[in-house]
Amino acid sequence: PVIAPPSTVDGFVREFLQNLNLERGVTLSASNPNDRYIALAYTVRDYLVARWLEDQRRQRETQAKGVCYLSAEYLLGRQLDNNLLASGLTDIATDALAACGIDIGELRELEVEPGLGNGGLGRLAACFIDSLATMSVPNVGYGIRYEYGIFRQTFVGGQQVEQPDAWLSLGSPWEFPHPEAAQTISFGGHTETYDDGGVTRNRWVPGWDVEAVPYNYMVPGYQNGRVNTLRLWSAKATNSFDLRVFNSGDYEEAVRAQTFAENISKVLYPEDSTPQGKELRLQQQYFFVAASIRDFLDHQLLPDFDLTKLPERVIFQLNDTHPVIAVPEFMRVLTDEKGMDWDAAWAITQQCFAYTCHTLLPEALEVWSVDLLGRLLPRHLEIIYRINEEFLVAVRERFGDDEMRIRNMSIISEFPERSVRMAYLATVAGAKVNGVAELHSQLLRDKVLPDFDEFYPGKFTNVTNGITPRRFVRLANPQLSGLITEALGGGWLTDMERLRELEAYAEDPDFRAAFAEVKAANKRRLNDVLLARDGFEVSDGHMLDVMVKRLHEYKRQMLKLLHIVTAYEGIVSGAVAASDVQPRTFIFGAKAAPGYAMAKRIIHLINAVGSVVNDDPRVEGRLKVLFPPNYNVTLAERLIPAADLSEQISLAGKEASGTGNMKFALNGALTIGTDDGANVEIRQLVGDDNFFLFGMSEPEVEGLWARGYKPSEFYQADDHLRRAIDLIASGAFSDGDKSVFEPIVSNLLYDDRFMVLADYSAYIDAQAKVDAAYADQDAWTRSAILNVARCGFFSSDRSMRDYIERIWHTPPSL
Ligand SMILES: CCc1ccc([C@H](C)CC(=O)N[C@@H]2O[C@H](CO)[C@@H](O)[C@H](O)[C@H]2O)cc1
Repeated sequence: PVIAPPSTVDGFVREFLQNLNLERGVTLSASNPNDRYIALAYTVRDYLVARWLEDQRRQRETQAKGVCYLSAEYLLGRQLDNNLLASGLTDIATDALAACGIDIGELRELEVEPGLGNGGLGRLAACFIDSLATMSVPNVGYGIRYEYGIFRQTFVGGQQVEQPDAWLSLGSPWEFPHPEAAQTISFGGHTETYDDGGVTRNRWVPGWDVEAVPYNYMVPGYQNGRVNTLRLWSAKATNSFDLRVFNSGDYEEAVRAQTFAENISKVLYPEDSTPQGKELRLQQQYFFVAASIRDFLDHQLLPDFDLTKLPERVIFQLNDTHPVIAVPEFMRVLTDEKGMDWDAAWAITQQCFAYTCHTLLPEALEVWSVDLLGRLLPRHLEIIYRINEEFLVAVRERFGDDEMRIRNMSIISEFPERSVRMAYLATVAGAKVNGVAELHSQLLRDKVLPDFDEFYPGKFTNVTNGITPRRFVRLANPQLSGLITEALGGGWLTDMERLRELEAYAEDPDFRAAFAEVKAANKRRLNDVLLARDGFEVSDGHMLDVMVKRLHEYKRQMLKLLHIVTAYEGIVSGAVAASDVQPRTFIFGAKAAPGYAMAKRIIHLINAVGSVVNDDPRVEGRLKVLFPPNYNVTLAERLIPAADLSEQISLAGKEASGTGNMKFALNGALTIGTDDGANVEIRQLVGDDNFFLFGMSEPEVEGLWARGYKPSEFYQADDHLRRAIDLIASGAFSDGDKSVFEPIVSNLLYDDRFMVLADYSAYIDAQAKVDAAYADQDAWTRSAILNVARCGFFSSDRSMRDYIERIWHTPPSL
């Protein structure tokens, strides 16, 4: 068995210096910061590898049922601190490096976070695998090792400019490449039938293929000695170099196959709502699911495993529709390759897959044209056709010849072009379909997939999202964690319901004072971070009003901006004395998909308003707008613990869940929000007195829409709204040039799909309540403590327990 190095300062020093010398080939004195960071990472790895190998041996031996989590995105964040925390080595490492004259803090800042995701869906996957490891549930996370992650956002003239994210350029010490375990993944070609001893069988004759090389990452459980695996696939050309063509002098042609192949895992698609339907995206999806299924069947199962027992051995969780091509791939392998008959294979498939939907926006539901699918994956299209055929026979048996319903439920849609509706395929194949918050799951059943809910009683369920408290409380907010442990003792980090015990402390003035001091300290820390990172200063005595999430019109960053412009207009018009305004700093963090023009324009306007408000002496520093670029996991870990107010203001019925809302509440920020997504469950748990609710509910939104929504009527009727919009339209934030933000103004007045104007006055009223509440700091702190105390439910450990109970049936294997 592999022996871990001694968990002592000396042991750590010895291991570190050894890695510096042997792995980096340098002495301590000659080493540069990157050498020292890489050596530190290798050293932490060395302590975890023993547990990892033991776990793999145990899982292979016990063959316990496990979860294969298929996700096109994992927004992991930095690894060093989490691996130190999980292995309980933080203090030892800090002291060991100090003994070598090294400040671990400096090395920590060198780590480039793997941005292998866009936003909520990707981060949720990362929280989930952390919880599965901490709960000792057998799990492999499968995904793509993009060479370039989510773009780096810079601002030029206040406008978003994307830079490639070369996160691997300085090496990636946390990965274990395994080229020897590469899988060959095929594409294109055609299908044919052949006679196999009197049985007509189908087979795929591919046109070309690539190698899928696995890179393993450790997913350590929190101080439980367990380490699960995240396996990310990287594309490599089968024959990367054609010497014959090269010798013929056509050098470019000689390497064309290589570049073509490696494009597959080159870059993450930066969209998080509107699929572009690009062929490369479908190649990415098939590439990683085909490699993952083969890897599971070839390497996780014992050689003579009885495939009919697969449902007792594995559940493949589909993280949205992006991996759903796994269903026809699984059917192809079981029938074409393993010789299983269709019905037996389909019965197994329907037990081995489950689907989580993460959106409510119709435009975010993926559809692939049969043309593209038929060209890239001809055998899979055949299999999808047969799945749909048999499905519609069953629908017809159940509902009779209701052609409308048949057309509505068919996996194949005829308009605008013949396409495969991936959400329908996932729903037909999945044992279970879940939404990610109670309201979302209800809307899925009532509005998005009602026919399927009726046809498949019991298939639809809910699992409300969660976040890992290890990263977003313990690591992001060590002072708050210290305070909680002082009050409750240890153990709460893996049993978050215990936070309830903090309710009593909300009544204790000393605890309130300590809690308020923690928030103040986190604000000072944020100030240091933003000063060094972006040259921003966080003013003392300001309420920190924070809105961080992807830029999307349904999330309504425009509503937040109208609040800021209203407050500013009030001061500069003289209607409000600056001295009467509660000092606030508004902090934004948001990336826009590069192809999403309106989102990029809103980013431009936020920066434009910020530069005018921040420099206007009439404001007397009472209002400040900060928009640090390149919002990511690392910045979130610094921002969220410092926040007073969490902005969760999407139009009701649009945000599936949200997870930032949970992180803010668990870090003692109060929420101003609509009854949307998981906000509803946060409000139910923390209580109406500790949540600033405003705006229309989902049924009210539907009602207004049905009656015909005329945004300009709200503009006419509300003086403050009109003055704010007129100020933007006047060019006040664009050096008098009205044209720059005209598209935003006209969109608000004549379209406003997400009803910003309709919810404006309720929002402004709620913000006035926020100002009034914030004036009583002690009461505010009491409310903040109650938010922490009552939000243990939003631990991703609880989400995992719900998935295990309602969908997976994969108990922890201790
Ligand atoms: C194909 C383009 C594309 C890419 C990503 C997506 C994701 C599903 C978008 C996403 O991240 N959704 C968010 O998922 C979170 C985790 O469940 C939820 O908390 C958010 O409400 C939801 O917007 C949709 C469409």
